[in-house]
Amino acid sequence: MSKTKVKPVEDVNPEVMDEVEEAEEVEEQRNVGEEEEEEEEEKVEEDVDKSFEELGLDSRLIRALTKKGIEKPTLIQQSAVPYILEGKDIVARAKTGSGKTLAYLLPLLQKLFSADSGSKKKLAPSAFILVPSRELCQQVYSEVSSLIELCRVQLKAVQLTSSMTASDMRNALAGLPEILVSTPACIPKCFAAGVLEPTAVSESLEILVLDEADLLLSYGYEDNLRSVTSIIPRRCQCLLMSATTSSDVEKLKKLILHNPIVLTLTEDNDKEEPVPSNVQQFWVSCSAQDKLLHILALLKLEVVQKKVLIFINTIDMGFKLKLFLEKFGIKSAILNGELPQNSRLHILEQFNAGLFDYLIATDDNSQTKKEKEEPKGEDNEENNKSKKRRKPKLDAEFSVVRGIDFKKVHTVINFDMPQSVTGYIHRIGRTGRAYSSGSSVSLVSPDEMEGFEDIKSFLANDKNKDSDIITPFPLLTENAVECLRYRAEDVAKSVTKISVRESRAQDLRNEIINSEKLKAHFEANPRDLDLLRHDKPLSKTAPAPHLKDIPEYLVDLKTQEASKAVKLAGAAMGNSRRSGGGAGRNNKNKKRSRKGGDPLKTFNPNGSKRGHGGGVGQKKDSSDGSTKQKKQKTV
Ligand SMILES: Nc1ncnc2c1ncn2[C@@H]1O[C@H](COP(=O)(O)OP(=O)(O)OP(=O)(O)O)[C@@H](O)[C@H]1O
Repeated sequence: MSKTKVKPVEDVNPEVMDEVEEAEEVEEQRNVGEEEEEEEEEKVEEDVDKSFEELGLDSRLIRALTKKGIEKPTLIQQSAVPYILEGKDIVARAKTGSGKTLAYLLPLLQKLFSADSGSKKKLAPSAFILVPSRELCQQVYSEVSSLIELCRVQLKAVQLTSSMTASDMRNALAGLPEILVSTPACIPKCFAAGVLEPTAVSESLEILVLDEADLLLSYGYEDNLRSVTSIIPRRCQCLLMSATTSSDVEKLKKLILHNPIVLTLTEDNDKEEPVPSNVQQFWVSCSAQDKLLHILALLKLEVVQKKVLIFINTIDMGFKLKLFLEKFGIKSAILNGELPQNSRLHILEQFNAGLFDYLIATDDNSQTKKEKEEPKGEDNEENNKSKKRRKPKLDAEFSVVRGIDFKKVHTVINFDMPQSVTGYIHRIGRTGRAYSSGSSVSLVSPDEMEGFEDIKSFLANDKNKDSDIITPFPLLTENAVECLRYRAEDVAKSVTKISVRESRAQDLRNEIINSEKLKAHFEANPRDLDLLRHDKPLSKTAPAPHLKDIPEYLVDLKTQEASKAVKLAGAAMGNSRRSGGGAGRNNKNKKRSRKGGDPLKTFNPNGSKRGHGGGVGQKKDSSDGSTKQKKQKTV
């Protein structure tokens, strides 16, 4: 058992030093008698099966959840909500997509509902929710706001981001909101600008949430967090939510928490699987040059379910891929840290709303920085000239993989392999969220094999030591891929570095214009957002008609069969917009598809029409660890 200590304040912004010194007295009071504090560690068991009512939640919240179509708490919610309602400090470690946001938001709101409204008016928010990226800030803010609206309570939430001016921040805080959602960098900025008073925060703050805690320090927020923690009163309840365990989480735990209860979500008693078991993981071995060919085969032959999120490691690669796919009539949009914030949020909204099926994304700026180190190519001189012209400013608070809740992503494709195991886990976590299922396909070149082996051995556990968790993708035959080779290589040659660079610059210009010109208009007319499409073609020339459709004679029978099965399953699950069918029809079909419609589970690569138990994914269904999966599928 470890002891909880509060670390001394070190690098605090000098402009707020006076206030911080005052507040240090509060901090000292916080430390009194804490030497002997111990944390409790608790594993979240699978067999807990409580309803939201049984967790002690307010009926207004339960009604709001029902309106959102959420009927049953996830495991982490079942476990965390009662402790948070009791007022305990919590460290909640649960895999990505397990519903951690509601696990803290529901009790947090309930506590604010019942806070004594007769007490003197607070000069600072009662709850701070600190998150590592702007996208996440927006997401959490939307979730809180929609819950407040659905519950019809008199609470106000605001979000602050570092790009806001002092007067924007002042305006946002003017209505004395109870809840503040922001990145940690905003708080010292508010102190320095006199928008928030540290003493008022010390007096008012009741709950502090650090979401995606494992990222907060690695994103460089340590100093910001120290200046916040120095003024947190002892009575303030602190909640630390994280998908992975890391030394950073431990550091934050020691810096901020008091006598915490550590909740660890595992699927059975002794193992911790970081990737949800409802995500089937596949890989395809191919050379780096053949990646375009393979992704074309996956998407064009429709052997993966939509919607698809495709990860690449550099922004240029994203544009190359978009231009390449475009030539085959496959529309996609690009998301990266170079785009203005409004555009990024809008792209996410449109993808979540199902306006397009393919989104190409870089995960965060640590990956895209690599671009600077890329070897110089043919048009080297041109390259250097244009670098002077175009210095894309990457947003330090951009992150796609971490915490962002992509809706109904069925497949994640790693076009480029991530640089770390954690990167892999978080990318894969964009599918299979809460009670849904999904799959991932990683394209692995010989250069990436070592990293891939590291990922596999990390994911392997005692039970799966001898069997691979990431298995070869079964629905794509070599023949099917080879049939597309000639076309793919021909088109790939036409996507030159110059065309990539021009498209990237053009896209950025367009998005900046969209973002600035339309900001005010969209605030007044939110519905018009739908008119601004992000999946428009980049290329000036229209795709050649013969590349749009792959003639049937080119595709072997097995792949045709796999493709049909994937499409049928997609339509039955309501994944395909083209399948038409109203909600009623989709609902009827849902049950059927759950039983055996997933072709990745039933398709037999050896040729028989239906695999009876021998298909990929079957093992997972029948293993001991599947109790949760079965339970989830019946919800
Ligand atoms: N009890 C529930 N039943 C069904 N869906 C839920 C439930 N709780 C949350 N969800 C949905 O599951 C999705 C994932 O939730 P959330 O974003 O909170 O996951 P997370 O654990 O925070 O993941 P990450 O670590 O990636 O941030 C969201 O779309 C959310 O609305």
